[in-house]
Amino acid sequence: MSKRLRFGELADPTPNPNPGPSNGREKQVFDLGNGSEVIYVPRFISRDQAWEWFEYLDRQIPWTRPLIHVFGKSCVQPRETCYIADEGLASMKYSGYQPHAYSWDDYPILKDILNMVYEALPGSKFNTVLLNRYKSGSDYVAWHSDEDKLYGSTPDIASVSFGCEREFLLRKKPTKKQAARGAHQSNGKQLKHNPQQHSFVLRHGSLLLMKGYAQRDWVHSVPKRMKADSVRINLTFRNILVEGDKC
Ligand SMILES: O=C(O)CCC(=O)C(=O)O
Ligand SMILES: [Fe+2]
Repeated sequence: MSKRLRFGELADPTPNPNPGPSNGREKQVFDLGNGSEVIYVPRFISRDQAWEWFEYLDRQIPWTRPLIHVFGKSCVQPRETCYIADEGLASMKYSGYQPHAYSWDDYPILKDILNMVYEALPGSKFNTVLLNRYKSGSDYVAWHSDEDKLYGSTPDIASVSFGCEREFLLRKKPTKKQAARGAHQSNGKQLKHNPQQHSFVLRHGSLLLMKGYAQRDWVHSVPKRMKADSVRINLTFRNILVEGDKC
């Protein structure tokens, strides 16, 4: 079942007191305009199943907190990470860091989660998953987009969340004109024009899909939240294009 929403009608952060049978896997579709879309499935995985998978991922994944390079500086990544990929794909790199690619065979539960994603999103294809572990509210991911030739021009990125609820923000990238205006301000500061911004509270066991031009035209982040006092794990399934996909 799917429901089309305009922005402003935010994804329901509070449980429905009378969830009917059709409420279980309801898809909320948000049109961001100009060919970008977000689909949110708040109750994608049942609560108990999601806690079971959370425990497994928290304990079994070889989490690391790598050194990354941002704006000419090295820093410790403000969250833990791990990367799983099909064999033989082009290497993935971000912020000067090329993660080791572990095998799906070592973590069979990730294949179960991927199969659930395939059921919810018929026709989708993913051959990698980037895992993030936010130990507390001081862990975060800064504004970025996952725009990379590796994924093509309109990639689907499917994000599954476990554990502590955190806010996920989406903000429209400035147009060239807005960026130029910002750059020419006399005090050198970025102009605070009011960009379009949307917020989702990503529930335990939820699925969020970014589609179309969402990486080209939008940035996203999971900001620090000092009140978030427990671990959150997020999986982003992505597809690295291979020869046959490119034509
Ligand atoms: O943790 C999240 O919800 C998002 C993670 C993310 O944007 C990324 O890994 O690129
Ligand atoms: Fe991202």
